[in-house]
Amino acid sequence: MAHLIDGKQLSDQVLQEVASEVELLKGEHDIVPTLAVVLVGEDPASQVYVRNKVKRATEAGMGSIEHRLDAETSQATLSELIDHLNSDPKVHGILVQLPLPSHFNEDMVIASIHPAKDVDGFHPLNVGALASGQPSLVPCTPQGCMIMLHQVHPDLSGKNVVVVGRSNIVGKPMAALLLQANCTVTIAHSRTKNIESLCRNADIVVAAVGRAEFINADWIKPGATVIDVGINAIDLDGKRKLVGDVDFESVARVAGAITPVPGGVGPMTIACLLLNTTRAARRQLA
Ligand SMILES: Nc1nc(=O)c2c([nH]1)NC[C@@H]1CN(c3ccc(C(=O)N[C@@H](CCC(=O)O)C(=O)O)cc3)C=[N+]21
Repeated sequence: MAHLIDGKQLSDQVLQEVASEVELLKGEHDIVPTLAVVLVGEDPASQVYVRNKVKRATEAGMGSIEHRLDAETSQATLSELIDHLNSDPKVHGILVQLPLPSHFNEDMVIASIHPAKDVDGFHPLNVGALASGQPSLVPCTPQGCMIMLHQVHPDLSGKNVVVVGRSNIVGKPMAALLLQANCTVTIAHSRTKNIESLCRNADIVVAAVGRAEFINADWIKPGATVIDVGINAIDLDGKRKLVGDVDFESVARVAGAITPVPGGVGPMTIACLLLNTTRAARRQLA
C-alpha cells in the first residue's frame, strides 16, 4: 500500500503557522489580516467551499467578509463591489469564487482585482510573475500540491513529472512551480498521444483533469507519487460521494505515495489561501 499524504494534518500545520503570523501582524502592526470572499449565485458546492474558507479564517484569527450576490447580478455591479474592496484598507485579500455565471466575463473580473490583493494568484500580473520566476501571490492549489510533494521528495530536482490537465488555475501554474523546483515537466491533456504510457514513465503524476476516477493503476509506475487534485461528486447507491481524478483503490496498490480525496489537496488549498492572505497583508504594510 502506498504511503498516504495526509492533507488534513498538513493543512493544520500550515494553518498554525498562519495563526502565528496573524498574531504578529496584530501585535506589531495592529492589523487583522482580512479576506473578502465574493460568491455569485447559489451553486451548493461553492457554498460549501466558501463556508469552509470563512470557518478556517476565523480559526486562524483572521477577519473574513462574505459577499453573496444573486446569480442575475450584472458585471457592472460586481465591478463596483470589487472596486470598493480594492480600495478598502481593511481588506487584504479578495477571492471571487469561480466559475461565475455564464454572462460574466471571467477574465475581466479577475483583471479588475488589485494584484496585491489577488490571493488566488490569477491576475495576469501575478501569472506573469510566476512564469518569469518572480512569484508573488501563487495560486493556492498548486502551492498546496508543492507542500505535499516536498513531504515525500525534499529534493524534487530532476524528477520526471507529468501534470495531467492544462487549466489556468491548476495545470499551468503547477507546471511553473515544478519547473522552478528543477523538475522535468510534461503537461498532458485531452489531445495528448499515448497519455497512459507517458504517465507510466513519470516519477510523479499530478492529476487535474476534472474527470472522476479517470486515472487507474495501469497509468502509474510502481512506487511513483500521485497527487490527486480532482474533487468530483458522484452518485454511489443513491448517496453523494466525493472522489478524485484518480481511481484511489487501484492506484494506491502500485503508487509509492498518494493523496486522498477528500482530505488531500482540498484542505491544503484553503490553508494556502489563508497563507496568501497573510502574505498580502504584510506586503500592504509597506
Ligand atoms: N476563485 C476561486 N478560488 C478557488 O480556490 C476555488 C474556486 N474559485 N472555485 C472552486 C474551487 C474548488 N475549491 C476547493 C477548495 C477546498 C476544497 C476542500 O477543502 N474539499 C474538502 C471536502 C469538502 C466537501 O466535503 O465538499 C476535501 O477535499 O477534503 C474543495 C474545493 C476551491 N476553488
